[in-house]
Amino acid sequence: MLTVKHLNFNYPNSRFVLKSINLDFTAGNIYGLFGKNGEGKSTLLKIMTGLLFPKNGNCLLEGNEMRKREVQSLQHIFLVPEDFELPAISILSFEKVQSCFYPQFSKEQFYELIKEFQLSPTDVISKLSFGQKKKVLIAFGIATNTKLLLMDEPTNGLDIPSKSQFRKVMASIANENKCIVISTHQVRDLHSLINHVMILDNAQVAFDQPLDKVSDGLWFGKPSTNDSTEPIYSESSFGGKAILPRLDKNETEVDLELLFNGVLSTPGKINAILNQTQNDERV
Ligand SMILES: Nc1ncnc2c1ncn2[C@@H]1O[C@H](COP(=O)(O)OP(=O)(O)OP(=O)(O)O)[C@@H](O)[C@H]1O
Repeated sequence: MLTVKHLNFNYPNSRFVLKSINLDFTAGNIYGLFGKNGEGKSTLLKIMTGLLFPKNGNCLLEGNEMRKREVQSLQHIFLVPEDFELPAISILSFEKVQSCFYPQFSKEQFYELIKEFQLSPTDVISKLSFGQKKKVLIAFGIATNTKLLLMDEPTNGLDIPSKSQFRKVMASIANENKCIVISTHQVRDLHSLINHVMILDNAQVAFDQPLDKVSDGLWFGKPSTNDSTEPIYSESSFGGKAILPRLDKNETEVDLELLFNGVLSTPGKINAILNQTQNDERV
């Protein structure tokens, strides 16, 4: 659906934030885009939405260059940004002004979500808290029913019940025609929601794998004392959790935080093991 090809980007007079980025986002998936602070996640989402232009390379939505900002592309993509300014108008007026840009917008879905988020259509947006404003944008983004929905740190500012409500709502809108990309450094918030992990590190793609491949090839947990398998990565400070090659062990749930730390501390090693597992499966 959306392809990022050989993309390089730098802000004026500064280092490259993104170097040689190649990524493919396809319908039916929920991608988790992870990276440390300042690794370029927001920048990449803005380039994908046509808000920033790459130095070199392309970002294509169904073959159309996002940098051209053509209506036929923009109507299929919605970004819930990390930082935003919203006008001092009611939720109702906001919906009326903005919804016409999105042909698949569902008023019914929007107001259902507004109710679920304990907001009222007559609430004036500028008088809402940051978390409540974020909920308005999340509800609006979902109701646009665009093919591609991008969310930048959507759970920032949400309280604990709202974070689980967010996960529930996102799981309910996922379908085979839609592609969702959620960027965050709070990996725990996406637990049991995403099915594909992308990690940016040192301005490059350090990891890009579907979760089922990760759970096929890797084992997560606290190894038993008689397990002789050498851990790929371990964290002694957190009760000895480790990542091991799965081999003939039972499948475990992917520990996203451990995977993230493992990828950053052993660049290449985890990818090499997953690629080896995939090659073995093909033979
Ligand atoms: N408008 C700008 N002008 C110059 N540099 C910028 C600008 N916006 C971001 N940067 C720099 O680009 C780099 C990437 O920033 P970006 O916001 O994309 O990172 P991020 O991964 O989203 O970070 P975080 O997780 O903290 O939100 C950072 O080093 C940041 O300082």
